[in-house]
Amino acid sequence: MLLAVDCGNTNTVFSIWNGTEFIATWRTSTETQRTADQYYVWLSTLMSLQKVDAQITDMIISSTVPRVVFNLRVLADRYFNTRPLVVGRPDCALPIDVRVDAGTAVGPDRLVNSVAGYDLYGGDLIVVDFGTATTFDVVDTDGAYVGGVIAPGVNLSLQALHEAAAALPHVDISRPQTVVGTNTVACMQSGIFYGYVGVIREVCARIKAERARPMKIIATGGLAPLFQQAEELFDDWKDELTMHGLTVIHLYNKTERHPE
Ligand SMILES: Nc1ncnc2c1ncn2[C@@H]1O[C@H](COP(=O)(O)OP(=O)(O)OP(=O)(O)O)[C@@H](O)[C@H]1O
Ligand SMILES: CC(C)(CO)[C@@H](O)C(=O)NCCC(=O)O
Ligand SMILES: [K+]
Repeated sequence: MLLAVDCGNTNTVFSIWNGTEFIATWRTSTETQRTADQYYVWLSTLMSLQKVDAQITDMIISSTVPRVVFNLRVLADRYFNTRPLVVGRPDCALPIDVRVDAGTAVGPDRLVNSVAGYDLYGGDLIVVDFGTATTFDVVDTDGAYVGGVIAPGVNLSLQALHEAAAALPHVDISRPQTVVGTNTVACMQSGIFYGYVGVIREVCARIKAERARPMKIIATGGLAPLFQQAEELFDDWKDELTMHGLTVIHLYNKTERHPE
């Protein structure tokens, strides 16, 4: 079975794919200090607690944090006796082209999202991912990643307000009843929630205008449902988009022959 690891700047998600479906998914905070042995203790404990009987034979990693890859490689080697595929490395082929400025290291999560989006929805897509950053990935008609937009993440923006202003508390995102807040928390939630609705609308409208063609907007990440339920901003949203992309890339590398 495949162990797929999606390592973001805030959280790292491990999922086990049996070839047809994900049989388990676990989340931990991303920490550069965590060793292979620590990962394994955590993983094997969860597997036995939830009676997940999986023989891990393959591993694929997408990491936006370069420093954690070393220890994940050791995990693969020491405990699963396999050499992991690492998205973005030359020996991990992608089923899509990447058309960006020379020397640009596109975040692997964005490439994986583009692969997943193209696999599920076809070309001419905007994939919006609400993670540490809010990213917009533009997928061309033929599935190529052709660039996008990086905005601060929703939780990051709330955190920045709290850290920079002595009188502003830590608050969680939610949709306020009214746009005009009558207390501090409601004012902050309104600024972030409706501010992001505006960001999403404006960025997607400008991408569509710039590319002069109809495009589907697909959202993923923890906060996608909150925005979708409130404002119908997306054509669809998918919880496990990044994980799906990892399985597609794994299968592609397993089954295709690629010229060097
Ligand atoms: N209604 C909500 N309010 C606040 N946080 C939420 C809500 N719904 C989901 N979340 C949070 O969203 C997060 C899931 O987001 P996701 O995995 O897409 O990105 P992340 O882990 O925050 O960022 P990254 O992938 O960059 O590390 C979880 O931390 C979850 O607690
Ligand atoms: C933008 C983030 C932080 C989103 O996770 C990640 O994709 C990243 O570190 N990207 C590198 C720069 C780029 O994608 O162009
Ligand atoms: K993510």
